[in-house]
Amino acid sequence: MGPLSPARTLRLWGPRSLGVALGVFMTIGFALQLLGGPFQRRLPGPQLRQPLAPSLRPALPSCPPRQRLVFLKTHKSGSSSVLSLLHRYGDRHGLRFALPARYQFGYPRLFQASRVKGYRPQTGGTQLPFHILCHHMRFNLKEVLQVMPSDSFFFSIVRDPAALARSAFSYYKSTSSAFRKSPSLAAFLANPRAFYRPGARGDHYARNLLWFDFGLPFPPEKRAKRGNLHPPRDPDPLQLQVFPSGAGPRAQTLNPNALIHPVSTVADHRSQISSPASFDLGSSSFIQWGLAWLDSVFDLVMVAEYFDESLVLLADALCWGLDDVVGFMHNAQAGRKQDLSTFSNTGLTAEDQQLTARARAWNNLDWALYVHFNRSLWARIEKYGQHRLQTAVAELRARREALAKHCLAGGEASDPKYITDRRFRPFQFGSAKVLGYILRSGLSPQDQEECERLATPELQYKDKLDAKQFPPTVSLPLKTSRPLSP
Ligand SMILES: Nc1ncnc2c1ncn2[C@@H]1O[C@H](COP(=O)(O)OS(=O)(=O)O)[C@@H](OP(=O)(O)O)[C@H]1O
Repeated sequence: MGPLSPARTLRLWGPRSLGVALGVFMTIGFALQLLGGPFQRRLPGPQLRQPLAPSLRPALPSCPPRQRLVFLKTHKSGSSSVLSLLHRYGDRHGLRFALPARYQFGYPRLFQASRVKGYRPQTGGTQLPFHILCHHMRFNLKEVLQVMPSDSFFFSIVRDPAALARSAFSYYKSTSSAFRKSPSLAAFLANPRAFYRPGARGDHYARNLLWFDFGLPFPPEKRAKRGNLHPPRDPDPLQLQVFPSGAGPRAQTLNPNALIHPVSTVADHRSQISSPASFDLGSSSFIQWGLAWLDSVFDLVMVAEYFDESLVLLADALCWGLDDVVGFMHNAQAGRKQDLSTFSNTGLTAEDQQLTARARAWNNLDWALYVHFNRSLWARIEKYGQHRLQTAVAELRARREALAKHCLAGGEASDPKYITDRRFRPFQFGSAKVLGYILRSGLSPQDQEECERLATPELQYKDKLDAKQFPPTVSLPLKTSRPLSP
């Protein structure tokens, strides 16, 4: 990932693939994204790696911190925890956010620049620039580039589709018609087509939600025999384990070919994609194309299962201090397995293993995305240095623990029923409680301020930033009876 290198440009836009791919994708709407204007990414300045800050004091940067950021906030993937650090960073540094009028940019419709509060396209360059665009949207590059400069740092986050499905099912149980009709996630995944109708209300939450959020197109589904429309191949659970954080590079242990068919020869490729009707949700060329396109746009894609490793890489890429990326987990649902063993098959019941395999197979585009970005993450970690990364991750966790002990009553997240201060009570939605934080009493005013920032949920923080950027205008009464004195 990273700026468009000549090699990448060639790979993406080489005459052969350009001709074939454009022809096909224009027919299915991908061109909407691709024709979004020249996406000229400037090479960032030299990124000297700086040692990460060992304390709350900000590190002295040896490179200029990057402050033009586009974060694609994908759903149910740990994105609120990332949003929290962006809110805090932007707030502390007085940066301008491109904010939605409410909390999302017209989701699930594709992002439109006109949805950004205060966006004025025709002001002859007098409009103050935005620094951070980070609230929920369905990604739409063309329109994003109306708001943010093309050399902004583009990043996002993905999560294992099995964990994401568990989270989405309980959160969107009443929002997605497919989920609503289904008694349980296991029942849904046992026969998803009994419940799922593409295009039905909220059903984008029920299948390939990451792919949807990235704004990638869905090919028309091939009509197939009743009951089982081109089912994605069931992944071999032994090959598709994702190991918990800290266990070393994992990309090699994943076998994407279990779902992404091996890249075909050029001749195969051409014959395969020459007709849109030949696309299906498991088509290798279709998936590869989408992934290559994402690689050309996004500088970093974090992985929820390796959240802390991702944070260290983020801090490094942005030339931020470690303390800029330390924060608490937000939007966690109570009573659900939060431990990372969920992502490995070890310790899972046979039933859980089956559910995991089915969820990954049903969400095959997301699984392909996940495998791809998991692999990129670990390639990046290799470059960064395993040992160096482990040291930084340990430092980050120690800082988080110290902050939790210092800021939080009980040193951890709380059931929302005990959170009486509305500023800290997270929005409750779905069938499980969403956990939040209660601040310890007796904090010094300075610590109180920092701890409040850490504990504030995303909606309240967005409101706070909104009020700061758009202070209510005080209308002074017009005193027309008295002449204005010079
Ligand atoms: N740091 C970190 N690492 C791993 N997982 C994390 C992290 N932070 C949040 N989470 C889990 O992400 C789920 C919430 O995701 P989002 O914040 O993206 O949800 S939302 O779309 O904004 O509603 C939610 O998952 P569930 O608890 O399974 O529902 C959170 O627990």
